[in-house]
Amino acid sequence: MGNLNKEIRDGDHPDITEERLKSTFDTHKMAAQIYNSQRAADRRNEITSAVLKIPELQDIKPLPFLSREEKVEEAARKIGILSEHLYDLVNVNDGAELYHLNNVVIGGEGNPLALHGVMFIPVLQAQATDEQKKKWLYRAMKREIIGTYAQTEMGHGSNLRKLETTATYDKATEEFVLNSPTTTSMKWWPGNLGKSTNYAVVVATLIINEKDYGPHSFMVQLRDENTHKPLPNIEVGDIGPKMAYNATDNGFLKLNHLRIPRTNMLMKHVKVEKDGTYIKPPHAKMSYSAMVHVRAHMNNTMAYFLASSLTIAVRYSSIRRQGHINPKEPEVKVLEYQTQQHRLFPHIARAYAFSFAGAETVRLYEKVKKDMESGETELMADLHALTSGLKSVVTYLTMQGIEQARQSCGGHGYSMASYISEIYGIAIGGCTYEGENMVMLLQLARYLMKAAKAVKEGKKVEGLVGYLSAPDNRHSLIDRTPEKSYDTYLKTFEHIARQQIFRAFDKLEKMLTSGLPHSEAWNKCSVELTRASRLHTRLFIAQAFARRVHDVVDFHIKEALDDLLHLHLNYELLDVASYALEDGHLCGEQMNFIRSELYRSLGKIRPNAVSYVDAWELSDMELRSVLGRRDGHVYENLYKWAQNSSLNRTDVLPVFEKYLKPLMMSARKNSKL
Ligand SMILES: CCCCCCCCCC/C=C\CCCC(=O)SCCNC(=O)CCNC(=O)[C@H](O)C(C)(C)COP(=O)(O)OP(=O)(O)OC[C@H]1O[C@@H](n2cnc3c(N)ncnc32)[C@H](O)[C@@H]1OP(=O)(O)O
Ligand SMILES: Cc1cc2nc3c(=O)[nH]c(=O)nc-3n(C[C@H](O)[C@H](O)[C@H](O)COP(=O)(O)OP(=O)(O)OC[C@H]3O[C@@H](n4cnc5c(N)ncnc54)[C@H](O)[C@@H]3O)c2cc1C
Repeated sequence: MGNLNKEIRDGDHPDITEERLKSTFDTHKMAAQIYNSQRAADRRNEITSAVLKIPELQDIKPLPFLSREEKVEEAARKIGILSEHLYDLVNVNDGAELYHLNNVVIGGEGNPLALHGVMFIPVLQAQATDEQKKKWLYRAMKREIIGTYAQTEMGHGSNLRKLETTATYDKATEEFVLNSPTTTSMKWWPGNLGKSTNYAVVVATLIINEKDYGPHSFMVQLRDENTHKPLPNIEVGDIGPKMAYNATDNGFLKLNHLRIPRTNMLMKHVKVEKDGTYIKPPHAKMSYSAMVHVRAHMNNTMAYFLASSLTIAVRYSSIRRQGHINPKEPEVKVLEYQTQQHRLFPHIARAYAFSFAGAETVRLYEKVKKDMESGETELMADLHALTSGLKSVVTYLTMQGIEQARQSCGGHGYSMASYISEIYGIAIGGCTYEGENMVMLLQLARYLMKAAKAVKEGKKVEGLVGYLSAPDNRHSLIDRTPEKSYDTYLKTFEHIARQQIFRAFDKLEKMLTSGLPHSEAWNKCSVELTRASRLHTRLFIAQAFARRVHDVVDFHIKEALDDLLHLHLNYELLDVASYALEDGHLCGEQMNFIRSELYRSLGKIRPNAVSYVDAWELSDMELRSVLGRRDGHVYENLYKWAQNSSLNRTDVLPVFEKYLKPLMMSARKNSKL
């Protein structure tokens, strides 16, 4: 049968092997839960093994030692080699396999095809007519052309209806004239726009006969397909270094009265006829599909970033010994400290929770995508609400978790050798891209306020907001019933979300009744509204976690997930408990119970801590972290890693002769005077 933890190897650091031997579950079976099937988990490992056999696909040196230009070049080099091996390595129609291949070979800092795969192809799939697909999509899929999604401008990202780039229809020539009239109208941020791509789907405000029809998508060729030089009337370039994600050339684009054929507007759902007649789409927001696509997948990418930093932190905490719990005994692994456990374990639970919530979201997304192909749009509002809330809450909590992981590694966490700072920099971009978090929470709030209104009017609401119509207990039953089901916790989360949604609703209604215009009242209630959205979303995450645990069949996996869920529910409830204390739903005695359950959970998780992170099956190649090495041999490799520093190439740097020596000489001369 072998070891339950599949990462055990001879020669590993004994402290980490000791942890792995304690595992109560099979880590590879757990991987099947995380990646949604045993087959998917197997494929990940097969892909990693195959990649390890191709020497040209290995990093030329640790990425933190590369300059920005080298990072861009290195990612492009690997993309080139990957193209040769792609069909042998992965099923190119499987997004998860492609994503994994990217993470192993290139990592999260980006590559020239990042936006091509994540947005350019999806937007063509969803919004191009069959004829347009023949012209661009199939070429894009074969990588004959490389594209991006150019929407955000220097002056506007959140408010799409105020994009300044115009696409004015010229009936006489049957062309659109694309123009960036101001500095602020320049496209600013699109990934890979700067240097890599030769095509873009540009989102511009459609004008026909001087009437504004709002944002629409247009295919624009940016560069010559052979020379890669920008085409006439196009200025394009890189926006400069960012906090992280620097292998990606986020770019700017200025269009100077550029003419494109009428047929370059993506017209699957919406049309502009030759004579300028506008035929509207079945749903006004169908053109937002590429954003919804990314938002729907972001839970899983965030879960992955969070799990990566926790894998690093937990493994390191199992070999790092410092201080004593019992002064008579040797120094302990820092993982023994309750503070360290409290700092890390709840985030492990969140990574699992985000992955399970992510799987449900992707399922809904796939359904809506299929519906949209036939013009069916009924579930679009539900999906938009769900993805808006999740995108905001999950990115924010991921940011918190990664930072805790970094701090938990002490000084070495701050070194790029941990790689956590890079993961952090990449992940927090998610709080901003695909809709700034507050803006998206307020989108969900619109949906919640509609549901609250319906309930107040005596109507029954269903689906994601069904709990607003369901009976509520005045007092939480946590610690009040003999039965220890998660339902009592979930009911308490429901109560908290419901109370906050109606609190925000009542406040809004009061202001509206007092005569305040809707937009002003909305702004004055917006902090309460975002709170409602967060609580609703955190309820969904907890429910998704509970649903998954409920469905698991394997006893040991179920038991291990059950422990994590228990920790999650108690930790999350403590985090939002003030809402339930305010109206007496929870009392002080119950708070004590929840706290003691939390501490009990930490103890229960402790023996499996390394196995919970190992179950993500993140190879050394993809983690790129000295602290997170699978074998636990951190210290000697930290020293080796530092040898890569270019500052170590010579014992004496030129700055000594140039600046430091004169400084010290002059100081010595002065002290002699
Ligand atoms: C395999 C895949 C792996 C994926 C991996 C991910 C890794 C990512 C790596 C790549 C890195 C970065 C990529 C980043 C790319 C970008 O950032 S692209 C740019 C993204 N930009 C945004 O997200 C802009 C945010 N703003 C908006 O989306 C809209 O402006 C906003 C929705 C905020 C408002 O739109 P309006 O048109 O102004 O609409 P409103 O008046 O507010 O609302 C009117 C009604 O419309 C409903 N609505 C809005 N959007 C949708 C939608 N998408 N679907 C359905 N319904 C929608 C809204 O709820 C309102 O309904 P109501 O009137 O209340 O009933
Ligand atoms: C790493 C990265 C990659 C990106 N990639 C792309 C890409 O490939 N393609 C692309 O088109 N774009 C891309 N973007 C741009 C990104 O989508 C936008 O930056 C994002 O949508 C936020 O818009 P903004 O910059 O206009 O923020 P702003 O709206 O200016 O936000 C500033 C502040 O104003 C607040 N605010 C704004 N509006 C409201 C409101 N209505 N109510 C309350 N508060 C409000 C926000 O909450 C925030 O606090 C990328 C950005 C990053 C960071």
